[in-house]
Amino acid sequence: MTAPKIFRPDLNDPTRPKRGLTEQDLAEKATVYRPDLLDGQTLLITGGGSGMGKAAAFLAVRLGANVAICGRDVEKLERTRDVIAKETGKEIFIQTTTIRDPEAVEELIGSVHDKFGGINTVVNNAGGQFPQDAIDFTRKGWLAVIDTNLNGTWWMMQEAAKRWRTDGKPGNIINIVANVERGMPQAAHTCAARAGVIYLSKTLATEWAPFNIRINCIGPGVIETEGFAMYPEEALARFHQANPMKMRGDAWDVAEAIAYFASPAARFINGDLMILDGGQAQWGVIWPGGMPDYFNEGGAA
Ligand SMILES: CCCCCCCCCCC/C=C/C(=O)SCCNC(=O)CCNC(=O)[C@H](O)C(C)(C)COP(=O)(O)OP(=O)(O)OC[C@H]1O[C@@H](n2cnc3c(N)ncnc32)[C@H](O)[C@@H]1OP(=O)(O)O
Ligand SMILES: NC(=O)C1=CN([C@@H]2O[C@H](COP(=O)(O)OP(=O)(O)OC[C@H]3O[C@@H](n4cnc5c(N)ncnc54)[C@H](OP(=O)(O)O)[C@@H]3O)[C@@H](O)[C@H]2O)C=CC1
Repeated sequence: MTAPKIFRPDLNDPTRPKRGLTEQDLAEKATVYRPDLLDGQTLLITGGGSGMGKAAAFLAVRLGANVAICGRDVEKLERTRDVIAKETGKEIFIQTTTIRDPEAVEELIGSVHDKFGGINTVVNNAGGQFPQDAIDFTRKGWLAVIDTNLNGTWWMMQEAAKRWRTDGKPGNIINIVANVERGMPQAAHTCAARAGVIYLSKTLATEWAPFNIRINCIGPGVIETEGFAMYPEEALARFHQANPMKMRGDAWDVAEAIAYFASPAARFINGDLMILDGGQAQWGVIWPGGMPDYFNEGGAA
């Protein structure tokens, strides 16, 4: 019997390089937007304690928004709140929440609503997965990835929409998915979940239009963040080769796309998917668990 290939990283391993933008970058990086673009808007960003969510929170605050973030790890949330306060003088709202628990999600939407008097945009960014050949997924592993990325996003969408319907207020949902147009070997669980979110979003863009709720998705390709710690170094060394531009994006690329979708400039965009991947949808493939011989040039046909 072949043993399943597993990479279970120690996320606190001090020998691995730190990845992603620094907090100084997030405080200082230039933005194309005017400083009051999101004045008076409230954004709730899931997974805002790291990576793209943290960058989006920073940028939204810098553009004048009220921001709330959630995640499972309170230390990450507190650190983000404190550094944003230090760099911008503005206090964001944090609440420890797993998006996998619908009751916790209901509480979160209620608290953010009470804190800021409403929510304009929900950014469903929380998510993740582990690299593995699908044939070796455990049942628990499959369920964990589907529950986080599909169910968790759905609970957020439904609770926010119910609140907007009750209040008679417009709503805006931005779902961070992934570039799954050609599938993604060794990431079948997340592909299934993200494809589910994309078509959920397209469907509800019509169904919820009478409530004045818009829904769009952003599909990032390889974006260098703290989340890279989930992958082995030998795979990371090849990640940038998986698109025609042969580069990695950064969290600011995604944060600026989120700011665009949160702004009035996107008022007529609904049910769309923005792919932000340097062309990976056209060319390039990542094998985060190692490429099987079959796909090597000269491998078995
Ligand atoms: C998947 C490969 C992607 C391809 C790489 C291409 C890169 C470019 C394209 C970009 C794709 C996306 C990249 C990113 O998303 S980077 C950001 C990554 N960040 C995260 O993933 C953070 C959040 N992730 C998690 O919290 C977890 O991964 C998870 C989603 C699984 C939820 O975790 P939870 O805490 O609920 O679950 P557990 O850790 O307790 O695990 C539950 C069971 O899941 C199985 N499991 C978990 N980890 C692994 C592993 N490394 N390998 C194999 N199986 C795993 C296992 O059955 C767990 O149960 P047990 O603990 O009882 O064994
Ligand atoms: N980086 C990349 O190349 C790509 C990333 N993505 C997706 O983009 C999103 C952001 O990723 P990125 O910034 O790179 O990685 P990170 O790992 O930094 O961000 C993921 C965030 O999700 C939060 N999270 C995970 N599970 C839950 C949960 N059950 N409830 C609440 N929060 C949760 C984590 O917070 P905490 O630990 O506190 O729970 C963390 O802050 C993810 O959905 C990711 O899968 C998609 C394509 C490419």
